[in-house]
Amino acid sequence: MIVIDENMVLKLLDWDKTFQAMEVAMRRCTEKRIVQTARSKTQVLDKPNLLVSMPGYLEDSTFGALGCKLVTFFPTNSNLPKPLPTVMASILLFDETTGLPKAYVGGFEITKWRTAAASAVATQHIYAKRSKPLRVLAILGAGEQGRAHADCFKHCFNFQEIRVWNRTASKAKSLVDEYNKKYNTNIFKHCESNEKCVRGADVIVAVTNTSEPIVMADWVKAGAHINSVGLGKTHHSEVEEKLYFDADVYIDHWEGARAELSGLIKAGVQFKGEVGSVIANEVQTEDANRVTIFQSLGMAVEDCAMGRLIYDTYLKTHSN
Ligand SMILES: NC(=O)C1=CN([C@@H]2O[C@H](COP(=O)(O)OP(=O)(O)OC[C@H]3O[C@@H](n4cnc5c(N)ncnc54)[C@H](O)[C@@H]3O)[C@@H](O)[C@H]2O)C=CC1
Ligand SMILES: O=C(O)C1=NCCCC1
Repeated sequence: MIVIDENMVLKLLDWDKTFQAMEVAMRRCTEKRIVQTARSKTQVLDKPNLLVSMPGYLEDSTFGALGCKLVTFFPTNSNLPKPLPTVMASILLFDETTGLPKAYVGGFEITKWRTAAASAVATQHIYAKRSKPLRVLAILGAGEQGRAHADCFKHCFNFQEIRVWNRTASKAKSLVDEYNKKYNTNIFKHCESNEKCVRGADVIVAVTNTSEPIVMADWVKAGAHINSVGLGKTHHSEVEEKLYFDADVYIDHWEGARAELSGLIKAGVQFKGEVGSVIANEVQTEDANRVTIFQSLGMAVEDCAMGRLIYDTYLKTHSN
């Protein structure tokens, strides 16, 4: 079995290929050329900490794979004397014919990159391809996902302003200073409040562990697009519930949504469709003033696609 550790994975990752892998995973999901059920969660008793198991099979000549991601979500890690990441992951790939284990692939960087790229794919197909404005991006949350989304959206789009807000202001300020230097620009701006960050933004990314809404309906401008990624008490805690009734809500996959967005479903929110059906041009938001929301849960087949991408790239670059 080949072992591809986090350092190697990071060297092999590439935004364009990650974007492509997410497009394929989402489209194949809608075409039913995948197998994946709602993931299973094992909670550490009396703690919010979870071990999540995500097995999947993706049929595709370029990105297809049989694999399983095991991912921990430990929000208490940020309070450790030496803080550790909240989300850590490992991916195992198996031979489709024999079932033999093929590779262990570090899943920490992959989870960051593929989640940000899934938001970018959703933004492209639900929003940008309708020639909507891409002037101001608002990022709420300056953790690992906030950073990955800042890199990915800088790479994939041409925003004139990228606003960043975080509950602890110093974290957002550090991101802004670091990224303005990294990209030799001044488009990254720190926002003192989530309200200031959201008001007037064309595209909003929410990547926090909050259990209380941080994106209020009245702040969101008509026609804006929201990618809600974070997991708090529920997977739909970041956006004020009433906005779900006045927006077109897209999901990554129905099985996951039925299990993890049951609160929204019970409240009567109807989903417009999977992002894959938008990529296939089967579903679209027609009204330019309607807010759109991508409710990102994360899919096992996204990790299969990434595992295959990294595995193939590793073999090409390490042929000896
Ligand atoms: N949808 C998907 O596919 C995925 C979702 N996630 C979720 O994305 C979220 C962010 O993940 P990471 O960036 O890795 O975590 P992180 O711990 O690095 O960052 C979380 C950020 O949320 C902020 N935050 C925490 N509690 C808050 C509150 N009550 N109000 C406002 N802000 C608060 C923190 O200040 C921190 O900057 C997590 O909830 C994680 O589970 C992670 C991976 C995949
Ligand atoms: O899809 C993932 O990977 C995750 N989703 C939400 C919680 C942490 C990991």
